[in-house]
Amino acid sequence: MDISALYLKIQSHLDDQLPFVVYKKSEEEKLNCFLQNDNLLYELDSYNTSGFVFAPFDNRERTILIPKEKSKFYSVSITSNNETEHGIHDRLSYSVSNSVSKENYLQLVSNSIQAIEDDFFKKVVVSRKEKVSFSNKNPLKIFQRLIKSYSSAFVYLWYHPAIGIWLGATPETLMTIREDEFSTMALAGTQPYVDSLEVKWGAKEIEEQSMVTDFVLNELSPKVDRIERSKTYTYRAGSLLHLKTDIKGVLKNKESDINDVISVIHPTPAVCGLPKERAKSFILENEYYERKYYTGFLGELLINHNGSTESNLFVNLRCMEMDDDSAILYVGGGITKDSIPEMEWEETVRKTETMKKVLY
Ligand SMILES: C=C(O[C@@H]1C=C(C(=O)O)C=C[C@H]1O)C(=O)O
Repeated sequence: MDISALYLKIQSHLDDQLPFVVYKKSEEEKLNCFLQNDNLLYELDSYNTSGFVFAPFDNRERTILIPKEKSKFYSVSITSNNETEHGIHDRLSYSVSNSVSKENYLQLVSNSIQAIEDDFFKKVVVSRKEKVSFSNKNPLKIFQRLIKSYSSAFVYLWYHPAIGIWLGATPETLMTIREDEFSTMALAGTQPYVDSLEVKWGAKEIEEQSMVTDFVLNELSPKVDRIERSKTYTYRAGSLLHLKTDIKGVLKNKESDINDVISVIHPTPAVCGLPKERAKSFILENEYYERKYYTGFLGELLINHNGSTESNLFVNLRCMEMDDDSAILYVGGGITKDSIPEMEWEETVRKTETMKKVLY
């Protein structure tokens, strides 16, 4: 099947209101797609199932699975010839309204800094949503634009009639497991990309990222042997730069439930805070909205690729929820004792650009 035929299949699945996910991993020149055969909502009850998982930030909410055995799976290479167009030039008129006002966000950041000064936690990641109204948009066209714009991201379009449409281009891997090989990353700290990766990082960013690295190494050590970490380096995600450390090792117990590993690292201090439970309860009580699937995770669970079983899970960042006439963009940032509220606001504004760029 070529890519145009796959897009037609996906479009008719969407028209028929049947669940699906289509996605591209950063290192691959192909699209993978699960088209679910029925319109039921399957909740994940065990990580020993195969399929595509879609998990919320708050693990008391339901985690959705598109089960492999209830769907057709396609993997189609993207060739430069037929990757193009699909009416990509229709311009969308749109308007933005701040669903969480700037004033509220500044207050939330100030309250977070105060809680750090009161020793309630060391770091917390707070966030907000922003609604963008428009007319005439097609989720598949937005997906195609995302693929073209963010070649180094995990780009996806996910749909379930009972939940809605989500799209994203995330720079962050939650974890990859191939047989017993395990890898993850610690990603935090943000500054705009201007024209170079040779940038200076402030003490605030260095500290907030190293908290993530230390947490991941610490939490994983009972479960993973031969842990190795890379040097911390500057990583580009679209028009933003982050600090990143790669971490890998070998699972001590190959048969252990992936859930074991997920429960210790999700949500990481890159999207929640430290200590985890305190930061999480602060977020749930103090943010002015519900994160839903933003800062949750998504991806392939126990899928056979070329003879080996893999799970490839990503943190749901730089994402949006979309309906007929609007999109809701979700953005946040890490707060430490050195945060400056106005700059934290600016950082979220820059992060909204990842999605706004493809809505123009
Ligand atoms: C929370 C987000 O991003 C996270 C927070 C970052 C930061 O605080 O600098 C950087 C990358 C991500 O780990 C987001 O994009 O919404």
